Amino acid sequence: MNFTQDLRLLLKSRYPIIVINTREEDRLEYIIKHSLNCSNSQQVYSWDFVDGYTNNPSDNGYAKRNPLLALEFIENLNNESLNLFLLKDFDSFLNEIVLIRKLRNLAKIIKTQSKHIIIISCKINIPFALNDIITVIDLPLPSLLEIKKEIIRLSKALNLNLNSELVNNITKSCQGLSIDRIRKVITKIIAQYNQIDSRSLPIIIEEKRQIINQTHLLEFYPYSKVNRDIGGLDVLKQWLQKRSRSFSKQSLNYGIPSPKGLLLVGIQGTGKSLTAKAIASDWMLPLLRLDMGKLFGGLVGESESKMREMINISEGLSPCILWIDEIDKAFSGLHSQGDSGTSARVFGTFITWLSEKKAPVFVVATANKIQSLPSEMLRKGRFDEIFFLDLPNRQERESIFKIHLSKVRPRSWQKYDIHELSLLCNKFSGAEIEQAIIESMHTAFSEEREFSTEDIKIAIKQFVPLAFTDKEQVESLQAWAGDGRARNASLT
Ligand SMILES: Nc1ncnc2c1ncn2[C@@H]1O[C@H](COP(=O)(O)OP(=O)(O)OP(=O)(O)O)[C@@H](O)[C@H]1O
Repeated sequence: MNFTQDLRLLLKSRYPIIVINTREEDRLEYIIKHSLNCSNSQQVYSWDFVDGYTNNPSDNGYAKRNPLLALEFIENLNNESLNLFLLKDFDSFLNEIVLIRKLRNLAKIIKTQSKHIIIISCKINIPFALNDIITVIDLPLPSLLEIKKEIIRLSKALNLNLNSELVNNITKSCQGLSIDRIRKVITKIIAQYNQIDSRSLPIIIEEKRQIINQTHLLEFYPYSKVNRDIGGLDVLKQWLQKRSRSFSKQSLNYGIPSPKGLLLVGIQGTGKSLTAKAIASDWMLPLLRLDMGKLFGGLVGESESKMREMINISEGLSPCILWIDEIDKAFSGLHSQGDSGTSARVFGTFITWLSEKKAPVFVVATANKIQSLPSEMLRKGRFDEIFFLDLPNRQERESIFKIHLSKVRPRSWQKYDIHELSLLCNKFSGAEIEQAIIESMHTAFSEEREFSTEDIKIAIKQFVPLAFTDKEQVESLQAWAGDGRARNASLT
């Protein structure tokens, strides 16, 4: 069901108070007035804290700076027809006892009348006493069709002649932005170039990157073709290769459901993050990195809004890859957190979204400590597959050496004795192999000469890998995976 269908159903089922989670007040008002066919028989009243009611000359300014009076207006209105009351800024007062009581009383009355209160809010923090009478839904970011209509409307208003290819490209790059932001960025482009052409695309993408990064929750990496070679992990790579076109139109027409995502569990430095970035690059999709720690930081109640915002942005940008780094850190000790159940609720929202999402958002979650992950997350149906990334075997180490040496010495990497080096660094992770190469380069550079196999051998000998310093943790992960709870990412 889409947003308007959802809303219509709630109104038809006589839900008295609905909170709509969005920052786009104007767009929501437009959608409500137009797609709900609000004719004369369906009156939409709009209230905000500063101007009071604004829609009707006879009520203009009524209940200005007085949320209680705004509710009394709803109670006293005698009107047989369907009435919707859009209340802006109202979420800031939801914790006041007088308003909680008034809303509870009013909910009973308006249930039997054709009145509905719609609270527009971008921070969901519903007091416990109102949970049973309030329903929260989200206004998704504009669809491609809505964006395209807006681009065409703007270009007509600005007297610009855009060909259809440019309209499509601009539309695609605006995906994930609100209508308001789209207007702002187009105005900025016009101010700079006096027209819209292919130079506009990087400006839009940069604007999008900044806006998403401002959430302090998500980081946006637009699609770019970067060579991200992964050494070893052949089973995982084959699995991914098979699904590389699963977000294409052809795959959809074939009837294949979009893949949900992967959980990558493994020892530090074994290529989990590298894999997330490589998927985005190979599948030619943008990448969003979610900072789970930030989700739970900040004020009480914020994490719920943030989780909804994260879902809204990633669905608005889809198809995309959502990389959730160190998911174990965010949800560890979930049931013992003394935050009156917020973490558990946010976790519930996340898990439900993961299992039921229809939008093509491919989630790549990474974790180092499987013991701290809630068991609900490991259940079938959450992720398509759980892979375990172990320390690389000898052959894998050889290909990791090859990847990193050919990166720094593209013409002469063959002169290094990769076979011997790979034998020497048993129990090294990919990151540690890379580190040993860098260390040997530093040594040789400081002595003003080229680095050699011998330098790398010395660096390896001096290096104490994590497999020794954190032996217990590494072995317990290996034992967990050995029990068949995850698929090995490497050929054994
Ligand atoms: N299999 C591999 N092939 C090539 N390079 C690798 C591999 N594994 C690790 N590396 C190198 O090590 C770097 C760090 O690895 P990465 O960040 O992907 O590890 P991780 O498993 O995500 O570690 P952490 O759990 O600490 O986040 C990579 O950017 C890459 O340069």
